[in-house]
Amino acid sequence: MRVSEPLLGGLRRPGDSGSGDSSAGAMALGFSGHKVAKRKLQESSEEPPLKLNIQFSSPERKTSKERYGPSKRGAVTDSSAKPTFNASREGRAQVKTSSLFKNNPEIPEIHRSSVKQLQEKVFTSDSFEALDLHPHLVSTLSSLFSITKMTRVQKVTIPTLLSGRDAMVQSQTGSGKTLSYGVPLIQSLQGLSPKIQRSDGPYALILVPTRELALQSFDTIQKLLKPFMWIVPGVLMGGEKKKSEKARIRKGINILISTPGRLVDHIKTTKNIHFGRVRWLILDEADRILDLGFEKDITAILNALNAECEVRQNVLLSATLSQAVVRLADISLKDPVNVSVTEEVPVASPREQGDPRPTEPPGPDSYAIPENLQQHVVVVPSKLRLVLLAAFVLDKTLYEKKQKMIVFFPSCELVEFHYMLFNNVLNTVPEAESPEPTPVATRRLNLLRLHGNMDQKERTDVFLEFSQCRNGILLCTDVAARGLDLPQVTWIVQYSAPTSPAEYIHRIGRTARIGCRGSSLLLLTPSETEYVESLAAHKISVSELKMEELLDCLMKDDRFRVKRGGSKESQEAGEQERRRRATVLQSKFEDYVHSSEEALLQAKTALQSFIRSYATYHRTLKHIFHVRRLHLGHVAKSFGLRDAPQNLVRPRPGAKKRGHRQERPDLPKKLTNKQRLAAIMRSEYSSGISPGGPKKPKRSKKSQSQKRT
Ligand SMILES: Nc1ncnc2c1ncn2[C@@H]1O[C@H](COP(=O)(O)OP(=O)(O)OP(=O)(O)O)[C@@H](O)[C@H]1O
Repeated sequence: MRVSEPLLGGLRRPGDSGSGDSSAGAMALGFSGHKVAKRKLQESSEEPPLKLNIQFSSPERKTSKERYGPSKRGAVTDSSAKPTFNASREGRAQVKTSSLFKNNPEIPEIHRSSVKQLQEKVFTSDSFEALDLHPHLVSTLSSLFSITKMTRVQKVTIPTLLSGRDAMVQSQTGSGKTLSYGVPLIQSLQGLSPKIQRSDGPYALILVPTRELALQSFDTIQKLLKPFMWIVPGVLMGGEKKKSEKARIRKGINILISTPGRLVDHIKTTKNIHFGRVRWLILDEADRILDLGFEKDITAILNALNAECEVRQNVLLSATLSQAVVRLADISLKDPVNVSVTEEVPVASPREQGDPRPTEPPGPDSYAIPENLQQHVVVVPSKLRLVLLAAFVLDKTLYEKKQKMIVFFPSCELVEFHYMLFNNVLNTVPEAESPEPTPVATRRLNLLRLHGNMDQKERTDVFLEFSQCRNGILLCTDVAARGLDLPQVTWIVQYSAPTSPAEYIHRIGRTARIGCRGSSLLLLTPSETEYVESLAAHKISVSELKMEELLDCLMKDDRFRVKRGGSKESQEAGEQERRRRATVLQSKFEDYVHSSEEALLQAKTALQSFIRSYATYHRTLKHIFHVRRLHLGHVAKSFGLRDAPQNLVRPRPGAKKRGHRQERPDLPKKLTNKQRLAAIMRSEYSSGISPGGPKKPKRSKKSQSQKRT
């Protein structure tokens, strides 16, 4: 349902859509056939956008009074906008916030040409018994995993690996790649003669990008090894005391699962780690491991392996594996078999069935998407982003039942901020005077968070809790984007666009796994809608949901009803009521953010971090995501701030254009752009220790909080 114009009558012309020429950008990327038509919401006097060329000064230790002037809780501080409700004039509504629905940019209408998504058939009717595996291995699959039939990728990969070949395996998220390498690995190791001894050390190395994935892979391998107790698996992942890891290495680990950084650290500092018997090197999420962030670690690991073992089988797996990445990493594969089940079954997505146009062959960066995954996008002006996100979280996880959601944010600071805010504002019990609180309002959101700045114990606890819970919302960074098999996740929400289509695929791939159903929602601002075309170029098709419809759910919750001074008034039109409730919710957020120095600082830190993250988009996406396009005042609103903070310094007159880099106290000063990006990505997947070198003194909490994840 499209929303009629009058509903949007309060919206004004854009203040933040920037001046970039989107069609020029589209041509530069080679897009064709996609049009973005502008739907003008309403003409109005235009608030000039703040031109940003931001330099960051470190947060000043000022009181909120100094920073924002005397605090008037609930006062309207956006001078360009009048309050939506005027208590004194109308004598009723008490909405304490600046105008949420005014001065917003026009929302473009997205027209897309047909995109034929690639899909794979996941299941086969072939059973594992057909593979001549050890009968105990087959019975373990059935008893511990409840699995008897192979998936397509398993059917092709397992015999390939059993024949001793190297392989590059690409298949969609949640299609069973772990067992594709796990089963042949265990089958081959259990059959070795003489029998493997624990003291022999590693026969196989499995490298994964994150600690949680290391734990998960370890769990799978350990289960597979149940009938073969003489083979010992072990996980090295940082966060744990290195001393105890060294002790385990000394005793012997036959299948070693590790994050690259942690393994490099042991290679450099642990005497007893030897690779003379290694026969398998498995890189799960290989494209992630082989790209920029881990380049140095992988080189160190390959050097150590090559120095001690001559013959080994190499296996690379990912849902987004590309030859280019492998070539870039210069990993030596011996005549590898390319396992890809994707292009075999190109089918139209249901909404495009019947389109007479011919299907283009899949490009090198086109990836299959699970058949039962419904992808959505919503275009929301910056000012409304926070309210919309909150409304959506409430709708799916509080007002509906049996929903489990993951929300991806671009940095740890954003995760922390939203975790704090949602817990304190959305999990409040309705006030006593509320007339008969609705049942939904008395329930609580089960909020969890996961990012790279948390200590390992907490990370593991959260990972396990979210794996096991039936309802919950995980707020996280991309630390949870790769490989994690979290059961029954029904919704994936992306607060902002990921930096690459591959990361988009992995994020949404946390739902609709192994034949299950799931949905995803990507939030874009009006100036970012061209990103939909960028996804389409990779054969990713998203359908649009309307912001107004998503905000409708606020009607279900009386906590956001506007107070009417005791007497009941007749219901205003639904659209007005919806906007009032959204404003009440925003007002609650703003009140909370401005209620303490700590909350205010956290909001400001998150805003700063968001703008930094905006600067990390690849140059091919810079025409869509450029800090100059951000309207700082509007973005500040989505952090519950009534004004743009003062310490986001505008460029000094005459300052060199190219020198305006954000301060990253956690990164060395002298870095090239490439090294800088690599360092930021590294911190995302940090193994918890500084790579290779001796232990550095702990950084202060302040500088740690600047880390991306
Ligand atoms: N043959 C099978 N039949 C049914 N379920 C299976 C089968 N093989 C694996 N699974 C289950 O499917 C789920 C997803 O498997 P897995 O995590 O290996 O997917 P993946 O392809 O590695 O995904 P990603 O690309 O996201 O890492 C797991 O819960 C696993 O136990």
